[in-house]
Amino acid sequence: NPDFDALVAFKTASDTSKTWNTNSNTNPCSWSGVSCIRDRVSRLVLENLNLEGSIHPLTSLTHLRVLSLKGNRFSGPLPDLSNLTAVKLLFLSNNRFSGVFPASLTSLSRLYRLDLSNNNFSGDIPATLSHFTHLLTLRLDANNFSGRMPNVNLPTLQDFNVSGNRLSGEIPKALSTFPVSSFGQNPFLCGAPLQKCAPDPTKPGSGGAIASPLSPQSSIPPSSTVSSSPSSMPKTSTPSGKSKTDEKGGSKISPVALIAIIVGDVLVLGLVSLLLYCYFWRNYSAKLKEGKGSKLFESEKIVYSSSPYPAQGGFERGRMVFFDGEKRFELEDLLRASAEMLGKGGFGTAYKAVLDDGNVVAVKRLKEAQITGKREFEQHMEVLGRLRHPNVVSLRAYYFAREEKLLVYDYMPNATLFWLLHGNRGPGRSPLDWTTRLKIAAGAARGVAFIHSSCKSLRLTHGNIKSTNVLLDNHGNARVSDFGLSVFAGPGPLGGRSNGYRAPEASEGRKQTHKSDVYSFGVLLLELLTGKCPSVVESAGSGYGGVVDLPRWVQSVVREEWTAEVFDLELMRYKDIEEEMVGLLQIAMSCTAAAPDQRPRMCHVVKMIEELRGVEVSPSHDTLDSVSESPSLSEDACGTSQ
Ligand SMILES: Nc1ncnc2c1ncn2[C@@H]1O[C@H](COP(=O)(O)OP(=O)(O)OP(=O)(O)O)[C@@H](O)[C@H]1O
Repeated sequence: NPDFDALVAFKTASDTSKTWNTNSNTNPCSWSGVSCIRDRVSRLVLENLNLEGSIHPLTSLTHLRVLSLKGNRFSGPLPDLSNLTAVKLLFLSNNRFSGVFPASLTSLSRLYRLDLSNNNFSGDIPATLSHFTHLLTLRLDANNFSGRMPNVNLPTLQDFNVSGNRLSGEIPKALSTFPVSSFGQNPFLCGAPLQKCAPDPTKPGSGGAIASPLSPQSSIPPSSTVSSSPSSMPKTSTPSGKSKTDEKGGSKISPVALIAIIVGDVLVLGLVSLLLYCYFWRNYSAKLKEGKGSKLFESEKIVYSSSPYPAQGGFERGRMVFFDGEKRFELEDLLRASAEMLGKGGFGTAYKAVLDDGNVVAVKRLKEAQITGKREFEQHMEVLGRLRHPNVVSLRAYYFAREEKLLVYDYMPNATLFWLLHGNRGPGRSPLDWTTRLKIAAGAARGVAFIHSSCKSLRLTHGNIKSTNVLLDNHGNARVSDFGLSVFAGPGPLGGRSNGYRAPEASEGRKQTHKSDVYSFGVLLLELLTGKCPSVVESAGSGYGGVVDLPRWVQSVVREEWTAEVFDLELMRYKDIEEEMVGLLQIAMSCTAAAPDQRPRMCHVVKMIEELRGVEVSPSHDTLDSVSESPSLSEDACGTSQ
């Protein structure tokens, strides 16, 4: 195995103080800090181990995806790393590397985090940085880079720092949106966000020089030292952890200030917990009063002795229509069935009904829906009722009468994504593990993409993507429900019910589009990643004025602090997932782009999620319910509704 030979050579040369725990094991895949996929080294995290010398033996690890050698004593120029084409995270900070910016790095087109901070690199920062089309993080701070900042266009960049170098000239416009701390301690750098550049004497009519070396820089805060290591999530800073940036003149926090910060943090945390507690308790007790049950309140299981469905006397007799051609039960059977309230949504109440023959269905009673006419309703149902896909909850039948409209769906026994993420938080809860989250994300994406690709002439949308509408079937596969009902939504309370997921352009009453679905799906991904609920109402004065704007919050945290801060604390216990989490975060952020045409199409979202891990999250065909569940919908089916 070529990787093993390389690792042995690397260890022999660099671990002279024998600090790297390899347990004298002959298989390097079991060494501390080494992860392998099918016997090829995929991850090497060897931090603060006093390793030294050159990293040349690692240049042949062609399957490496994560390389972190932060906090060692490696020195000299970086070797040619162009063979490491699979590398996505590269952390080489706090070493003694020197030489110019390694040209070979720019061929690593998959990189999305590059940290070379706190080394002795020198020379220009090359314009070829623009080759990093996926870059989220670029840390070059605390080196000796000089010359002008190149005008690089890195649209995905979230975390950027070149402070503590010897750069000069004007900061390019594309980078001027980063904070002052990204550029501090470069005495000859000027332009936004730093102070204005003095006029250029070489230009006619101007009288000064480019940024004056005497210009006061004291107002510029020192670069913030941010942990970017995969093994240090979430970020913590210890008072004793003196960084090179400190040594180069950065400010130190006094013990009093540190205590004040900690006390402040604890107070804010306490206040937030109290507010959340009050909010959930108020909702809980309100629901108790109103007698509305849901999966969150198992104790409220209501079995109706009298049916919740329409009484027959005095009603116009309607029609129960099944889509698969076979009449399975009549309204009378539904009336006889014992019904358990599942929850109340924007259109009305949903029930679980157990029929006499043991069949279980979910019945949605459309009370609040704005239905203009029977014909339109029936035509629309004909389209929705033909959608069959392993990641979509099948609509089996509908009942239409003037006073009553019912939709009959397959019953999904394994809770909603909302419940899995937010239900039962606290002691005794089993967290939703990362692989399951990824599998749910991939499944739900496939479901939405299927809806978008069905019946192209109608440009069918889901219209109400959110975590209560992602259900798990009896094999644990994610299925999207409630699709296509937004056409019945009026401007009233229904419009406000899922605000946290709603695309900015699809506000009150505006038509839903494929792109607004993509936005909502992006918010759902952020919910999966952060564990935060987008539709929780924030207290007054929070700055959000209503529901949490999850995309805005994530963007601000990723920019100001560090990506690791946004992830659900429940995910911190899982090893080796950071790369996938950051990958999913990137997808979520592109889905929630403010401009609709910058958002990807749903079929691309599916592809990107599947590529994060590969086969494991792809659909397993042995889990499909039946052959009838294979994706299907002909264009003829839409024809009927036009
Ligand atoms: N097919 C189903 N199988 C099992 N449970 C379901 C099914 N459909 C809905 N539910 C449950 O019923 C609850 C209420 O669903 P409903 O669709 O009426 O409202 P909602 O999803 O909360 O809001 P909205 O009306 O905006 O979609 C859901 O939270 C879910 O727990």
